[in-house]
Amino acid sequence: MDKHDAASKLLHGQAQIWKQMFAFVDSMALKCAVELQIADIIHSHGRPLSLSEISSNITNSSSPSFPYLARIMRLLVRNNIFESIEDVQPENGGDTPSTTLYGLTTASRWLLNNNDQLSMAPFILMENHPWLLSPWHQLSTCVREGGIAFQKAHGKEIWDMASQNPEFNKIFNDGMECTGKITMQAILSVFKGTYWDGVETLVDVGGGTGATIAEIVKVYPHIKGINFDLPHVVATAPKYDGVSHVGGDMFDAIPSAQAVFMKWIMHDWCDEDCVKILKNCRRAIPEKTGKVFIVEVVLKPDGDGLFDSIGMILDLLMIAHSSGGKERTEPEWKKLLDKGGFPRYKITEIPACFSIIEAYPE
Ligand SMILES: Nc1ncnc2c1ncn2[C@@H]1O[C@H](CSCC[C@H]([NH3+])C(=O)O)[C@@H](O)[C@H]1O
Repeated sequence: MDKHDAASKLLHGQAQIWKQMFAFVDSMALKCAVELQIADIIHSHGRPLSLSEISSNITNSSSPSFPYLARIMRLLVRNNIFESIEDVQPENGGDTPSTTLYGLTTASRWLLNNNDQLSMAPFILMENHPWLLSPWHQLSTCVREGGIAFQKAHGKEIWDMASQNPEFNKIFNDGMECTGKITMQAILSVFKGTYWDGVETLVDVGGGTGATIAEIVKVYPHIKGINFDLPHVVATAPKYDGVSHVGGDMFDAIPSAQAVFMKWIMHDWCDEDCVKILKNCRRAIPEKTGKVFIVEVVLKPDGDGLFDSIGMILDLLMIAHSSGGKERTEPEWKKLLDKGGFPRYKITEIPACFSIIEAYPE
């Protein structure tokens, strides 16, 4: 490598550090777009809008700051969250400056708050809330002394915070609910038709406020859905046709059903706790014909799939937010399932960040 190449590579390394050091700026700009409901404003007009049109539709502000908005939109366009289109007026003969219009991209479609749309907006607000960001500052302390980042940041674990703080409970459950709906659509696009025929009762363990199981029951109304979660969570759950809410502790017992559904539960817990949950799942389902339907990341540390790098991020998220949880590779899943009483399993990829692991008692 000549001197020039070496200097250029070093400069690239420096640029990489600048980028990663300020990666949170991208998150904050995204959060700002969600809070100002910019995607909703553009969507509701059905066409790209100018900055002044966006600005005049911002709620809870009598005079939004145009220059701030312009600079935030400029970064969001660069990040492909919105697109910008130069609107040249032919009648002006090209003499007057064109107006920049801002339109939605395939990314900002996921920011819409409209109930009919699948949205990631509540999840963005949740993950970027100061309550969920502060444990991230504890990573190096966790390496030095072990322990639980969330506890170090808040003096209590995440589920205790949710049970004691209704605002946190709502932010968390709303965040989970939107990912549940998105994932369910992906699941039902693959597990369809006769797949659910034999399943008459299905319990969603740690089902949050019930939106996920409600989506299955809506499409397959022969299924009696049981949404099972901690009492403070089901206490705030809305009514869904065909779904009953049951409050309890999965470490004590899980309501009986023909099959168990679990999304984003096992990654919250260490292997020992997961084995306890799996053993309770076995007790809840028929001994031979039962099944557990696990929706989780199957970690591929060197994978180049669309969501493989997100899996690595979620693994660190579990250090920040959970009480000993982690994402797992297929060999780790196999070992865990075996210990929990599920010697046979099948992994299916779906168009989502997660895979489906069907676990069988025999
Ligand atoms: N001991 C427990 N028993 C039952 N549910 C629990 C327990 N501890 C945590 N949870 C719930 O586990 C869920 C993890 S978050 C995942 C929620 C949902 N399955 C989804 O993917 O959208 C939360 O709703 C917690 O309240």
